[in-house]
Amino acid sequence: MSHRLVCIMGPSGVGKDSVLAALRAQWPDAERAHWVRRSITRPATAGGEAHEALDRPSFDFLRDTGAFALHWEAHGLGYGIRWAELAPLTTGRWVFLNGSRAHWSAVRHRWPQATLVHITAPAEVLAQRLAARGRESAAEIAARLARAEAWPLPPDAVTVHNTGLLQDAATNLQRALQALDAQASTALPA
Ligand SMILES: Nc1ncnc2c1ncn2[C@@H]1O[C@H](COP(=O)(O)OP(=O)(O)O)[C@@H](O)[C@H]1O
Ligand SMILES: O=P(O)(O)OC[C@H]1O[C@H](OP(=O)(O)OP(=O)(O)O)[C@H](O)[C@@H]1O
Repeated sequence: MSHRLVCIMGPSGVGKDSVLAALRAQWPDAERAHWVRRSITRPATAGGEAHEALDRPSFDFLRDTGAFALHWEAHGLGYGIRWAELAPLTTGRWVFLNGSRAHWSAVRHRWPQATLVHITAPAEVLAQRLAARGRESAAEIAARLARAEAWPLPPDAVTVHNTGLLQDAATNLQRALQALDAQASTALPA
């Protein structure tokens, strides 16, 4: 059932957190889904997701002592996913996380059936959204936009366009995941 590990990826500003929040609001069976809380070396006051805010020494200690199931570095920040955040997979629940494209191969290596959701939007939309979000400085936004390009998209990725209404993107994603789930159920041995 590791297809129920769903990693939402895509360039900065494309709406990963927003689509996750919209999907969460409409997900039909709340008890069967877990929404990962990330551990990040970003102040809690920065805005955006409700992450576990860590200072750098604490993050490094947790990483070095094996507290994270997944961890990566990007934008000058450390990101970690504690093991407990993935535990619901063992009881067949869906687990949703906001992941890193650069780190995807490591996820696939460990969870070969994990589902990659790629959120897309045109470059000019990303720039507008990042400016409007206002969490990063102009220089940080420029660095994020530079990182937006040139990712070799795995062929089995689920692509969701987030150019119109957020709810439409969430609904399209929900349908795609339900189709994957139905496919996986029929593939299971009797
Ligand atoms: N479909 C959408 N329509 C309008 N604004 C959106 C849409 N999706 C996201 N946004 C806005 O774009 C900004 C970036 O979204 P966010 O979810 O933080 O992106 P990401 O997590 O991919 O960096 C936020 O201010 C959010 O409100
Ligand atoms: O390897 P990449 O796909 O470029 O991703 C790098 C990081 O950027 C995003 O983080 P974050 O949510 O902090 O940034 P964002 O909101 O600007 O996307 C994403 O969730 C990764 O943690």
